[in-house]
Amino acid sequence: MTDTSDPETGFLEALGQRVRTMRALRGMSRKVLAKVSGISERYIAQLEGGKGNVSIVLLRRVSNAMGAHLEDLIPAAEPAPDWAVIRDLLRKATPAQIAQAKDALAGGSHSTQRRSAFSGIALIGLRGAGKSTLGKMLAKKIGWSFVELNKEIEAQNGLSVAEIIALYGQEGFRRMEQAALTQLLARKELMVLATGGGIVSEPLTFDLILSSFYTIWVKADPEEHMARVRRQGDLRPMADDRSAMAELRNILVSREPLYARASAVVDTAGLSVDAAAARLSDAVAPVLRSDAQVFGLRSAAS
Ligand SMILES: Nc1ncnc2c1ncn2[C@@H]1O[C@H](COP(=O)(O)OP(=O)(O)OP(=O)(O)O)[C@@H](O)[C@H]1O
Ligand SMILES: O=C(O)C1=C[C@@H](O)[C@@H](O)[C@H](O)C1
Ligand SMILES: [Mg+2]
Repeated sequence: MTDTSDPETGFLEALGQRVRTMRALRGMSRKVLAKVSGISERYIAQLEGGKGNVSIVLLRRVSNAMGAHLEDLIPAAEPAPDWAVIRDLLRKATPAQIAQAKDALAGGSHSTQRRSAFSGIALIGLRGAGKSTLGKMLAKKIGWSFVELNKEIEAQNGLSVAEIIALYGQEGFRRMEQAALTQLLARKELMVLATGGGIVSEPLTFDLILSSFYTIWVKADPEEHMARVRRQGDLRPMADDRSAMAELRNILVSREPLYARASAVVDTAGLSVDAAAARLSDAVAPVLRSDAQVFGLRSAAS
């Protein structure tokens, strides 16, 4: 017997078990799987026995040969029994069907909140975009309260963002971020909300933002983001090293498709603070004039 108390050994054994089960489900012999995947029968036996630390490329060949989804071979916490059916239905669903499914899955209170609670204007974007600077100015102008989500998180937990991340990691911080947002929404008052740059990395939290606020992506050029953040003396998450600019570009490129889900974009590149504030006012004018629902609160699926 191997030592399954070692998590890595246990993982490889569970992976092997999944391959064996999947193969059995498809009625494929090891010989046939070896032939179709182009991987030796001996290696497949090792993999199924939990002995082979298979490369991701080989595992993909195994899953392709069985016509299975690669992710179904990766051991994970037991999903809901109907998970595979739900996932396959979702893959084929229209955006309207996905929206309905999300409402149903989110359950009563969230479902009601999604439809009814318009909470104001949320600003998203990378560090140094101007979310705090411009958000404060906008809130003053339109007479709504200005809320910094990171400050709410700090107040609710009695720790700074840096301390939370050091103590509980990104995952802990994101959990607290979602809890702080949920509490804010429960206040049921209109606000201008400045979010943290990384909020887009947590799908449920970001979806809550998109469905509760008229969301605006405040953006600038990478060089300008860097210059503004440096001027503030805050280099996180743009560490002060030679690769800092490349890191920043990479963060921006990976987040852009998510930031772009906002209802509107305000590009502040090359503008003074006052000119950018005026542009933001223009961008929110439709919301102030009319019922925000008309302008379509977004959702991560739309
Ligand atoms: N056109 C502009 N629009 C907004 N801010 C500008 C502009 N030009 C220069 N700035 C300066 O850039 C900085 C923007 O920082 P701010 O803290 O508002 O960004 P942020 O998006 O809230 O960042 P963070 O994610 O770190 O909280 C401020 O110091 C502001 O004065
Ligand atoms: O842009 C980011 O990745 C982050 C920005 C901060 O506001 C925090 O949300 C956190 O430190 C991560
Ligand atoms: Mg800020």
